[in-house]
Amino acid sequence: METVDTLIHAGWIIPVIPENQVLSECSLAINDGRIAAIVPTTEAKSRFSATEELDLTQHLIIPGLINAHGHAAMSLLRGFADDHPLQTWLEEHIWPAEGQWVDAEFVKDGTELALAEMIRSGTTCFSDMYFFPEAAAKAAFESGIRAQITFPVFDFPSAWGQGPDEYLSKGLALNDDYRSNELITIGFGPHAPYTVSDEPLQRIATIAEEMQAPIQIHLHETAFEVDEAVKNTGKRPIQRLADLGLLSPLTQCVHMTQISDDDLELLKSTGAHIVHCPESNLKLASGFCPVDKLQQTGINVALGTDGAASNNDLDLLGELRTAALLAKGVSGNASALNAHQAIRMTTLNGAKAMGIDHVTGSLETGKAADVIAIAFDELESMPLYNPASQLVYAQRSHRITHSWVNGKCLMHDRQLQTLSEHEIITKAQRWQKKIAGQSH
Ligand SMILES: CSC[C@H]1O[C@@H](n2cnc3c(O)ncnc32)[C@H](O)[C@@H]1O
Ligand SMILES: [Zn+2]
Repeated sequence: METVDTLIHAGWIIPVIPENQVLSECSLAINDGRIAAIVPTTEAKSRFSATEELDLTQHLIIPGLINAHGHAAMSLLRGFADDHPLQTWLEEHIWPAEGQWVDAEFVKDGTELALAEMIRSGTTCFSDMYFFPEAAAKAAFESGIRAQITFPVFDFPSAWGQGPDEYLSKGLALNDDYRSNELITIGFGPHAPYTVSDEPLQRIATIAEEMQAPIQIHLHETAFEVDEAVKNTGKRPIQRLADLGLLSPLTQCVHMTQISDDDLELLKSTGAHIVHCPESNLKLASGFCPVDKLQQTGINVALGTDGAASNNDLDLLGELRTAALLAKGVSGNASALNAHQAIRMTTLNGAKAMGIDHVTGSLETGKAADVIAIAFDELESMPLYNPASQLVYAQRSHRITHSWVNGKCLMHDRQLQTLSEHEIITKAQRWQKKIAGQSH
C-alpha cells in the first residue's frame, strides 16, 4: 500500500485538464501538499492507505476557485455607497472614506473578513490590490490561502505612501520579504491609467520585466475613461500602456469593457490577460466585457469579483454564473461561455493570468492540492444529468463544504479551520459602528 496524507472518495471530479471531462466514482490522493493521483475509487481503496480518508460520494470535486481581482479590505465598506456610477462612487464616496479610515488595522481586519467569505465560497487563491499590502499579505499567509498581493502605485499620496517613489520602494521591500514564500506572490498594482503618469508606469514595466513579476491595472473600465484619455492624450489608454512597454504576458488588465479591433490586436500580440468583473461592472453601470469575442480570439480571460464595496459580495460561484449568463446576453449567442468554459475561466485561466498555472488551476498529478468539494445531495441539485451544468447554473456557494490549499484543509464541513468567524464578525461590527457613526 502507498501511504498518502489525504484520500478523498468523490462522487464526481471535474479536473479542468483534460478539458470537458467529468469523472465519476474516482478518488483524489493528496500527499505533501500535491495531488498524488486521481484514480477510480475501487483502485484507490486497494492502492492507498491515508492518514485522513473522506467519503464525499455525493460531492463534486473541482480545483479551488481563483478570484483574479479584488480589494479585500474594502469588505469593511460593503454597502457603504451603493447605486452610483464609478466616478461618483470613487471620487465622492470611496476615496474620502479611504482617506479617513484606511490604516494597517483596517486592512488587516477587512482582509480577514474577505478571506473568511472567500474561503466559505470556494476561493483558494485570490489577487489583491490595496493600501498596506503588507497587512493583507500577512493575513492571507496566516489563513493558508494562496494569493497574489499587488502593491498600489498612484501619483498622489495616501496613508500608505507619498507618491510613486515611496510606493515602489515599499512594494519592492515587501517583495523581498515574500521572495521564497510558496503561497504568496507580490506584484505591481498601478491603480489605473488615469491615476498613474508615464514615468512610474515605465519604471514599473522595466522592473517587472526584470523580476518577472505580475502587474495588475484597472483598464478601460468605462467609456468615459477611454473618451477622456483620447481627448487629453490622443491615445486610447491601452495604446498608451503598450507604448510605455507595460503590456506583456505579465500584465493583467482588469475590466476592459471597451475593446476596439485595435485594442483586441494589442491584447493578442502582447499576450496580456483580461480579468473580467461582471457584477462590479453591472452594479456601477460601467459596461460589458465582450468575453465571447475575447475567447474566440484566444485571449486569456480570468474572473474577479472586484471589492465588496462595488459587488457587493466575494462569491465567485455566483460571479461565475453571472459571467456565463451575461456572456450569452451580450453576444446574442446561447452557447457562449458554456459550463466547462466558465469553470475553466474561474480556475485555470486565473492561474494563467497570475503566471502560476504550472502550480494550480487544475487537478493534475504533481500540481498543488488546491481543491474544493461541493455537496450535490439536496433537492436543488436534482436530477443530476450534468454536474458541470449543475455547478454553474443551479448551485449556490453555501453548498461548498470543504476546501484545501496546498493540501492543507481550510474548511471542513463548512467550518473554517484557520480563521475565527466569531472574532471576524466582532471586528467588522466594531468598524461598522465607527464608520457609520462618523460618516452620515
Ligand atoms: C490601488 S488601491 C485600490 C484602489 O482602487 C479603488 N477601486 C476599487 N474598485 C475600483 C474600480 O472598480 N475601479 C477603480 N478603482 C477602484 C479602491 O477604492 C482603492 O482606492
Ligand atoms: Zn478593482
